[in-house]
Amino acid sequence: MTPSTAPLITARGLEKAYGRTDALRGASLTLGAGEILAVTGASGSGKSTLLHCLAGIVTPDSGSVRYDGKQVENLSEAQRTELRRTDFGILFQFGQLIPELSAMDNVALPLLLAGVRRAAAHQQAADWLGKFGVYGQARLRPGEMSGGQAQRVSLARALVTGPKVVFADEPTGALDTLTGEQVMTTLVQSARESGCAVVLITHDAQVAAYADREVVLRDGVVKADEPWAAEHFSRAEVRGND
Ligand SMILES: Nc1ncnc2c1ncn2[C@@H]1O[C@H](COP(=O)(O)OP(=O)(O)OP(=O)(O)O)[C@@H](O)[C@H]1O
Repeated sequence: MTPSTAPLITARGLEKAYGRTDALRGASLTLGAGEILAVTGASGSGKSTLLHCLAGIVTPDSGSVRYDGKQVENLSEAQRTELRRTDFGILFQFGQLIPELSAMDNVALPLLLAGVRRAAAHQQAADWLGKFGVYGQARLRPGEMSGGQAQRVSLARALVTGPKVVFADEPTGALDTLTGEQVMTTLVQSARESGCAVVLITHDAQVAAYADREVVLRDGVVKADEPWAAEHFSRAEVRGND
């Protein structure tokens, strides 16, 4: 079921406070290479903060994140930026496409920054826009698209460089059920083909069901960590104890 071997990411005892709000209170988890992990939990339970710590965007107050032999919190800002550029694909909750650029240019940009020639970058960007069903919007700027289209363009941008890990905050949040299923199928298929791991935040049990494993956060702590096939541990029970 899970194609993972040694952990690609190991997070231990992550704590993060914003002022008086404890967003994370000792969260720990592992992610295997090529593993698809769903992170679920109530609003405000710390999911986005956890994802941002794993991706090296936010530095935890304490605890550690180890990625591929590197201690992420010990890297310089420049090294972390480089890591995000080379190894990670990130889909933020609100897309964060560059408003002045077309969909095509937004998706091609990470490739151009990596030194890929313009024609090849645009060809790959076109392929990814096609996979996510938004090639027709290639010339549009984010403000000229629907939220769901912008979300799919953001996913294409997250995947275009062939990352080792994709971090996706609510990848189907702005999509109707059918489009959400199509997007999840494409995301999972692409990840399987390339051996890319995915950390996916979702409120939607149907979306979480695409994952190999689900972790449930509650009040900044991982409350349950279960493989999807674990029949002895019902998801309803986990949630029912709230
Ligand atoms: N930049 C910030 N400044 C202040 N407080 C923050 C910040 N980011 C998160 N928080 C707070 O930390 C807690 C955890 O937030 P986080 O966004 O990680 O939760 P979440 O589970 O992703 O929520 P949601 O499902 O609503 O997106 C919340 O109480 C939130 O208000």
